[in-house]
Amino acid sequence: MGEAPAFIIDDLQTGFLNGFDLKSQGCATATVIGNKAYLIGGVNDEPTLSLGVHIFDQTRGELVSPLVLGTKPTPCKGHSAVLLNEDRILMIKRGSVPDDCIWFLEVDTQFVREQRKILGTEVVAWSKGVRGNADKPVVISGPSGVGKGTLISMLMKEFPSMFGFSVSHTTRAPRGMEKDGVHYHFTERSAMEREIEDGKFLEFAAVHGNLYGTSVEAVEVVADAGKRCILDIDVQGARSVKASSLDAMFIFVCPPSMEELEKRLRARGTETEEQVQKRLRNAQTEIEQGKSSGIFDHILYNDNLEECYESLKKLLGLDGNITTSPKASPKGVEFPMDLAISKIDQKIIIKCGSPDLKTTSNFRIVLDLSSLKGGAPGRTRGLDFYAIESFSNGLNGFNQLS
Ligand SMILES: Nc1ncnc2c1ncn2[C@@H]1O[C@H](COP(=O)(O)OP(=O)(O)OP(=O)(O)O)[C@@H](O)[C@H]1O
Ligand SMILES: Nc1nc2c(ncn2[C@@H]2O[C@H](COP(=O)(O)O)[C@@H](O)[C@H]2O)c(=O)[nH]1
Repeated sequence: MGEAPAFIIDDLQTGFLNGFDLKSQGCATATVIGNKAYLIGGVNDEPTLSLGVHIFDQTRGELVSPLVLGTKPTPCKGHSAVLLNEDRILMIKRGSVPDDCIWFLEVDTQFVREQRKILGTEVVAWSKGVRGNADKPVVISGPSGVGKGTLISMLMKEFPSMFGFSVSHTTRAPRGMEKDGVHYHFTERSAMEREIEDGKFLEFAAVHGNLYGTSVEAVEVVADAGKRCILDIDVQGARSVKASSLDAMFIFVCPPSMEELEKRLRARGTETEEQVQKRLRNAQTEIEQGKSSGIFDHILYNDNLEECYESLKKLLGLDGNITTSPKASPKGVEFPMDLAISKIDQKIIIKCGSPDLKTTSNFRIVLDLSSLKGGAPGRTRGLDFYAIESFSNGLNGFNQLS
């Protein structure tokens, strides 16, 4: 907590418009919700182009630095901001490529409210807007040794451009062939506990005597690559994800029998006898919960591996003719520098002129927010933008930016 810099007081006294630049700071904006002004951009000694967040409490006259969750946007040449639905601020980075121009600062979404309660402090969260209708993440759970990893490997091998694996953190020791950063982020318990306290994890759980968790970043990395995220997590983790704002599909994998599960675990040969016994004991409870908790949308029986894999593909809509279309990443088109934004229902109209977009005058970009999904932690998906070539010709001639 601290005193508000003089320029903010000055702006408040002279009255600033929501989402508009603070008059005395070219690169900072203020968006007012109730009695709080959310300041994005350089305040105090911060570099003016950084996108730090501060909250100015108008009734108390105090400036608060909230805990900022999610991956922070990189500095930019300037930005514009507009309030959406009282719970998030849409921020558009100027001079950025389309893949990095739309961000949401969540200030009162369900996720932020929960984190505020858990962490006992003022919280905001960044979530990057991802274009197109990337399918929702897939959570795969099931007892140890049932074949989750095997099925996921098959999927990633057959559809490498479609799926990305959420690399979990764990405090267990690596197995022979496991690589840090690929199979898991292997970590010390104290370091992981600290990061959990800092709100870096979407979910975490103690599983078979070790700590496992999915960091927000692990899910974001996959979304940023334009891929569908796969999470291999236990039932406790699935329950936490279900309760979070991550809109996911939940699949539980069952063994044909406990005898077969034991056979597979032993044949894998990666655990000591004591660990095998522990995992088998836990499997009983996990299977009961998997079948009856209501968490899972689908249950798959992994008896014959090929058959189970075909069923998994069917659930994921991959049984027909698949056209894998990796997301086109527009090159050379920068989001323009001269932005003015307005909001009409779920459409944001961005007035701009960019030499890269051929028509330099009367140019508008429409940002359609009607099919937004997800949000912090993770990414906000379902963004669509269109260029309106010429306003004078009426609102025809929509071109999807590519
Ligand atoms: N349908 C199947 N029939 C026979 N063996 C299988 C089948 N599916 C997987 N396996 C084998 O069972 C063993 C365990 O599989 P896997 O490691 O994929 O399990 P998992 O569910 O990922 O386990 P964990 O949760 O411990 O990571 C592996 O040796 C794998 O080759
Ligand atoms: N709740 C979470 N569970 C996880 C995560 N990553 C893996 N797991 C589960 O742990 C067990 C054991 O895995 P192993 O690699 O030691 O055999 C298995 O059921 C996984 O699904 C996580 O991030 N969160």
